[in-house]
Parts: sequence; C-alpha cells; structure tokens
Amino acid sequence: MPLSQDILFEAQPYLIASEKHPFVQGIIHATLSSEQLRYYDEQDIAFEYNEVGIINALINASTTTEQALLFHQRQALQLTMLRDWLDREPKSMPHNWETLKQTPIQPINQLYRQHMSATIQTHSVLQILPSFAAGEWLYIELGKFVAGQARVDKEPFRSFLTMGGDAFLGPNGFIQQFFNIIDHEAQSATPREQEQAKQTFLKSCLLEWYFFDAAYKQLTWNDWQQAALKGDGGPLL
Ligand SMILES: Cc1ncc(CN)c(N)n1
Repeated sequence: MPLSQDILFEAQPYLIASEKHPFVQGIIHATLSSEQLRYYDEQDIAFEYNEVGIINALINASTTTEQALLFHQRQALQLTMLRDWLDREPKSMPHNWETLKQTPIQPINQLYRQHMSATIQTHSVLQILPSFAAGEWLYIELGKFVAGQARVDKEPFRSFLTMGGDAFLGPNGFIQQFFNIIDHEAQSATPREQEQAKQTFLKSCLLEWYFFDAAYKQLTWNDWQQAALKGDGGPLL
C-alpha cells in the first residue's frame, strides 16, 4: 500500500474530531464570539507566515526540479494569500508584513510551529512535507465538510474554512501532488523513515484539533502562567 494511503487511513479519526470540534461547529452555525474569531485570525495569520519558512525548506530539500517548481508555485500562492489577508485586516487589528513577524505566538501555535520547523533540519522532503501537507489536507477536507452542511451564510463566518479551489483540488491539485511526492520519496526510504513521516503527519493533524481548541478557549501564555503560578487552573489542554 502506498504510504500516503496508509497515512490517510490513520488520519481519518483526526478529521472527524476536528469536524465535531465546537470551533468548527461554531463556524457552521455562526455562534462564535468576535473575540474567538479575532484570536483565531491573529494566530492563524502568524501560522501561515511560519509556513512560508517551511515551504522555503521544501524548495531547498527538493530531489527534482519538478518538485522545486511545485513548491515554488505553492509558495507564490501562499504569499499572495498572505498579502490579500493582510490587506483585509480590520483597522482594530492592523497587520502588515513587518508587524506580522512580531505577533505574539500563543502556546499551541508555538507547539505546532515548532513541530513543523523541527523537520527542516532533516533536509528531507519525506520528513518536512508531511508536517505541512497535513494542515493542507485537513483544511481542504474541512472545507468540503463545511460546504456540505447547512452553514449560516453570513460574514465573517462565510469566509472561514474555504481553502480549496482548483489549485488545491483534483489529480493535478497541490494536495494530490504532495501525496505523490511522499509516495515517490518513500520508495527509497527505510521503514523507520516512512514511520517517522507518518507520525509527523498525524501529529500535525492532532495539533490542528488543538489549534481550534485554543481559539475556542482563547488560550494565552498568561492563562498558562496563572494556572502554574497561582495554581488556579482547570485543565487547559
Ligand atoms: C492551523 C492551520 N493549519 C493549516 C492551514 C492551511 N495552510 C491554516 N491556515 N491554519
């Protein structure tokens, strides 16, 4: 069985868990507060900025020119999406390319970003790509899920979880091509390297759930500090 098929089989429960998460349900039913949306918006734009570094590493680690060109295309799309997102930011939360780099990174976002960045030092597409492809896959699948629900059709909820479109979907879309690359690289990898790649993918899926959870609860380092130093914390994770 190709590695990607094995990975996707094991990733299904994580997708279902995210579909059920109250943050995702809150997008469908338009029940999230503006504070919850604001937290997500701020953390996610910084997360996407971190992905720029991951995609750069993929270009560097590519084993063929075709791979490098594909990652380069994905990078161009990432930068275009970030530019348009920055332009859309409300006056109450102004972000530009410079201030983006100073966004305070809250605990789960930090954990997820570092999980992804830690793969860079392997210089291996097979190890780096799953850390990034998991979020791409999950967002595309959640987009399909949400589109199939009777979602409340009003902004700002309408624009959430809409990553998709022709560039991402179909046999020539990014996500299928990423899985093809994982399968190609897996052919010359050891079983241990293949297992490591799978576990990296699954950990990203798990951290996606926690990313929604952190936004739902608006968890900050301050909460963690209070819980630790004042001993007044309930379960924060
Ligand atoms: C947390 C998260 N994961 C994935 C994506 C899609 N690149 C995202 N915008 N945010």
